[in-house]
Amino acid sequence: MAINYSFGLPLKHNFAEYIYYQGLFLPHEIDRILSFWDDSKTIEATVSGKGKPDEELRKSSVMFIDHIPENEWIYKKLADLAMHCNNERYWFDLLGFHQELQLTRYSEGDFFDWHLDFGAGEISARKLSMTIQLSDPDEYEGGDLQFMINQKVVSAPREKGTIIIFPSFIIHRVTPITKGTRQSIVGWVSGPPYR
Ligand SMILES: O=C(O)CCC(=O)C(=O)O
Ligand SMILES: [Fe+2]
Repeated sequence: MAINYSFGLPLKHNFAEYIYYQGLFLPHEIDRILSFWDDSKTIEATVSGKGKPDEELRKSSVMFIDHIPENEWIYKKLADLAMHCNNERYWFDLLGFHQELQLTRYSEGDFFDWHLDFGAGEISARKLSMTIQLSDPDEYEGGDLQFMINQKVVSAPREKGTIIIFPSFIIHRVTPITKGTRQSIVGWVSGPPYR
C-alpha cells in the first residue's frame, strides 16, 4: 500500500540497476576505437582517490580517449545515450563527463573486484556509469561485468558493441580473465550532489 503525501513530484517506477543498449556503435566504429590502443599511453589502472595501483582490488591497463575534435563523435553518441537513458529512468541532475573516457584492457589474470564508481572525493560527482563491450565474447573467457542485486550476482551482456549503463552507486565487478583479452570503454557522467 502506498501512503502518499504530495511533495509536488510525481512518483515514477522506472529504476533499473542496469540497462543495456545494442547497435549504437557499428562494428567498424568499434574497430576504429580499438585501433586507438597505444601501449605507450597506457597506465596501470589505479582506483580513484588512491593514486597508486591496488592489485588486490584491480588489475588492468587503461588509457584515456583524448577529448579532441576527431573523437567528438564517440563522446557525443555516449552523451546522447546517457541523456536519453536518464530521461527515461533516473532523472538525475547531470552536467557531463568530468573525466575523459577510459579505454580499458584486461589481459589474462586481470580483474576489477567488487566496487562502486561513486565515493568520497572527486568521484562523488559521478552519477551514471557506462561500459561499452569492445571485444567479441569468444575472444576471452571470464571477464564478466557483474552486478550484485540483493544477494544475486547478475552478468551483463557480453556482445561486442553493447552499452551498459548503471547508476554509479550500484556495486559491480569484472571477474578475472582466464583466457584471452577483453577491452571496454568506461565513462562516468557527473552532476551536482544528490538532493
Ligand atoms: O570494464 C568494465 O566493464 C567495467 C570496469 C569498471 O567497473 C570501472 O572501470 O569502474
Ligand atoms: Fe566500476
